[in-house]
Formats: sequence, structure tokens, C-alpha cells
Amino acid sequence: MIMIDKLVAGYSAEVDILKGMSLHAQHAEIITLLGPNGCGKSTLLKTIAGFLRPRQGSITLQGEDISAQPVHHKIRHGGIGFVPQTENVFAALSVRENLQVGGHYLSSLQARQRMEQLCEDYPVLRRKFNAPAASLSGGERQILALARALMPRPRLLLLDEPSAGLSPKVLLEVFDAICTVRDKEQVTILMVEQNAMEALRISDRAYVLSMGTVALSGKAGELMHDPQVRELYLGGRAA
Ligand SMILES: Nc1ncnc2c1ncn2[C@@H]1O[C@H](COP(=O)(O)OP(=O)(O)OP(=O)(O)O)[C@@H](O)[C@H]1O
Repeated sequence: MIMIDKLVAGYSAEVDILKGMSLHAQHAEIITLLGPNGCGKSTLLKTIAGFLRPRQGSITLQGEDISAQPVHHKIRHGGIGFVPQTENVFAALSVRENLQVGGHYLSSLQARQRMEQLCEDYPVLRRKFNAPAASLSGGERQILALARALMPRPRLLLLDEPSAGLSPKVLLEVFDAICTVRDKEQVTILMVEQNAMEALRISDRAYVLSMGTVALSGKAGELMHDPQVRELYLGGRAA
């Protein structure tokens, strides 16, 4: 579905943050990206989304090389949705208006139908439809951010720490919503997470990144029980 091959990218010409990173994801898989602070997880998502242009390597989505496409092209034509870690909703706009922004490229009929469907799947959106996003709880905001990104029906959804700042209970609700997204939309999800154990529980596979490359990869269930992974990246906690 998506194939990332020996990707090299960075913010300045002198420094590579991604140093030949390779990974892949299949249709409707949930993949978690783990690793220590600063290893390049968010940079990888930003490069896939098109905010950074790879210096070397390639990003192929369903057989098409999308490495050089800019962000707006990837959202409008490329089937990529991106939910950044912060400022992922427009606080001053209502839930309805946030969804309309997400559906900017749709016809007004398509946008109305899509909003109706998403309100069906995520009832909180209907309950708060005319409320400003600023008035939503942290979990509700994350669900709105997900729904906004889903408006144009992406094939690949990039989520940067969807559980950041959420209580353990709300985190589980957001992870439930992510599973619903995968099941209903049949979208592939690449997710950066600090809550490693909880993220692995809903993931099919995971990659552990280190200093701009892939250090380890495998099925989520296996990585969850790998003593080295638990010690290095999961704080040695029991699964
Ligand atoms: N806009 C930027 N300009 C310059 N350097 C940046 C920028 N954003 C990130 N970096 C640098 O790139 C490196 C990787 O950052 P990145 O945010 O990808 O790490 P991360 O693995 O997502 O970390 P964290 O878990 O702390 O969010 C870091 O050294 C960081 O300082």
C-alpha cells in the first residue's frame, strides 16, 4: 500500500534527520512508530505528508511515486490525511465548520453526505455540531481532528501522537475511535505514539526507530512481549 524506501530528509541542508529509513504498510493496517525523543518519528510523518521533501529515497503509495508531491496535492489527489500533534482543529470554528474545512475539495452535496456519515459513526460530532471546537474536551477534539482528516476519504492516515495529553480513560476512547476508523473506512494508519503499550494493543505491526533509521520491526503482539523492546522503549513494564 505504502512503501518507504531508504528515505533521507531533514530541515537544513547540513543535517539529515531521516538517514535511510525503510518501512511499509498494507491496506487497512494500523502501524505504530515508536522510539526515543528526537529519533525522527514526527519528521517521518511530515515527510510522508509532503511538508518536507526527501533528499534521497522514495515514498510510493499504491504503486505511484509520491515523494515529490506537495502537501495540497497529497491531500486533494493523493489520498493522504494528516493529523498533527498540536493545533489540529480550528478552535474558533464550530465542529460543523471544522468538518467543512476538511471537505473543502468536495462538492457541497458530497460534503453534507460525508458529514452526515461521520456524525453517524462518531455521535459526539452530532451532539456538538454547532459548538465551537474550543469548547470540546481533549478527547472530543481528537475525534474531531480525525473526522476532519477523514472528510476527503483518505487511503492513508498519518496520526502524530493522538493520545498526547489525554487521561488513560480518554486515551482508550480515542484508540477505540482509531480502530473504528480503520474498520469502517478501510484506511491504513501510521501512528506515532508515546503510549507504546496501549498503542501496540490496537496495532497490527510496529517499527521502533532510532537515530533516523529503523532499529526493530515486527508484529505488535510480538514486540509487546520482546524483553529488549520492553526494556528500551516501554520502560520495562509488563504487557
Ligand atoms: N522544524 C524543525 N526545524 C529544525 N529541526 C527540527 C524541526 N523539527 C524537528 N527538528 C529536529 O529533528 C529531530 C527529530 O525530531 P522529531 O520531531 O522528528 O522527533 P520525534 O522522534 O518525533 O521526537 P518526539 O518523540 O520528542 O516528538 C530533532 O533533533 C529535532 O530537534
